[in-house]
Amino acid sequence: MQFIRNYIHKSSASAAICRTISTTVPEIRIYEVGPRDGLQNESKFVPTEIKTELIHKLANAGIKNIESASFVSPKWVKQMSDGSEVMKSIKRVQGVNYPVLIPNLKGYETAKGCNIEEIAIFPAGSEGFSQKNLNCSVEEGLKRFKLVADQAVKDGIRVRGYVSCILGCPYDGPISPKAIAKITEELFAMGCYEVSLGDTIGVGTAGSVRKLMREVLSVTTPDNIALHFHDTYGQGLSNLLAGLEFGIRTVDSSISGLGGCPYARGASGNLATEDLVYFLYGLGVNTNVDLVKLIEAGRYISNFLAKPTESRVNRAIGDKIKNCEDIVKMAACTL
Ligand SMILES: CC(C)(COP(=O)([O-])OP(=O)([O-])OC[C@H]1O[C@@H](n2cnc3c(N)ncnc32)[C@H](O)[C@@H]1OP(=O)([O-])[O-])[C@@H](O)C(=O)NCCC(=O)NCCSC(=O)C[C@@](C)(O)CC(=O)[O-]
Repeated sequence: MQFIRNYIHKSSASAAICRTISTTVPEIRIYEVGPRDGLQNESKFVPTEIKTELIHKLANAGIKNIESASFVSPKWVKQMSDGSEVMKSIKRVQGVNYPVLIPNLKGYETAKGCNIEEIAIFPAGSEGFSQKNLNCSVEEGLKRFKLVADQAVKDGIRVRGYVSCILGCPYDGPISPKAIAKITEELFAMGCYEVSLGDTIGVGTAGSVRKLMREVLSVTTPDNIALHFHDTYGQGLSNLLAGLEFGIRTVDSSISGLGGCPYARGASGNLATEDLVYFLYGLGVNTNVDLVKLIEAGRYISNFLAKPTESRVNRAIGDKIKNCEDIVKMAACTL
C-alpha cells in the first residue's frame, strides 16, 4: 500500500504524461457525499464518533468537499438525527468545505447553530419522488426551498441545489430533460452557486446523460453543474465520462460506494470515490487525493458496517497488494 502512495506522489514520468492529457480535462472537483448520502440508507445506526472519524479520514485523504450531515426530520431518516452533534464534533481542516443537506426552515435554523458555511437544498425532478421524499409536490417543494435559500443568502451561507431523479423515477418512470432544465434554472434563480444533477436510482446511460446535458446546458454553463450518479446499473463512470465531454468539472461520489435513498425504491450506492479517483488518474487529472488513505477510509466504514466495499478499486487492490505497482501504473497512464 505504501508503494501506491509513493508512486502516485513521486512519479515524475507519470506527472509529465498526465500533464499532457490534463490539457483536455484540467481539474475535477470531488464532492464527497458518503457521510450523508452514503450513510442515510443504513439501517444500523452509525454512532456520531464513527461518522466524525470517517469525515476526518476523508479530509486527511485530501478530499476538499465533504457533505457531512443532513438536518431532515428524524421521523423520516433516523440515521441522520445526530447532524448537530456531528457538525459540532468535526475537527475542521482549513480549506475543507463541510456542507449539510437541508429540507426546510426548521432544519436550516438548527444547522445554523452548528457553524455551517454551505447548505444543499434538494427538490425532486419528478412528482412521484417528491411526494415520497418530501411529502409534497415539486412546486410546493420549490416554494419551501426558496424560503430556505432566501434566508441562507441573507445570512451569507452558500447554497447548493440538487435535482433528483434526473434520468428516471421509481414511481413516474422516464423524466423529461426539459423538466430537469426548468428546475435547474429555478434553483439558480434562488441563488444556488451550483446545481448537482442526481441520477437517484442509477438508471441513466451515456446516451441519456448526453441528451440531458444538451437541455441543461441551454440554461446554464458547465462550470455551474455537478453530476451525482448512483451506480445501480454499473453505468456511473461511463455516465460521468459523457458528462465530462460537455465540460462538467464537479463530481459527487461516495466513499466505498455507499449510498441510496430510503424513499427511492431500488436506489443503490453512489459512484465510489476510490473508483472515481482511479478513473481520474487514468485521465491524467491530479485530484490531490491520496488513494491509499482513501482506500483506508473506505475500509474503515465498510468494516464498521460489516459489509464488503462496493468500490471495485478498493476490492481489487485489497486482493492483489503485490500487483499494486502495475495497477497504479495503468491507472496513471505511464505504460
Ligand atoms: C421535508 C419533511 C420534513 C416533510 O415531512 P412532513 O412529515 O410533511 O413534515 P412536518 O412539517 O409535518 O413534520 C413532521 C415532524 O417532523 C418534524 N420535522 C420537520 N422537519 C424537521 C427538521 N428539518 N428537523 C427536525 N424535525 C423536523 C416536525 O417538527 C414534526 O414533528 P412532530 O411535530 O410530529 O413531533 C420530510 O419529508 C423529510 O425530512 N424528508 C427528507 C427525506 C430525506 O432525507 N431523504 C433523503 C434525501 S436524499 C435525496 O433526496 C436525493 C439526493 C439529494 O441525495 C440526490 C440523489 O441521490 O439523486
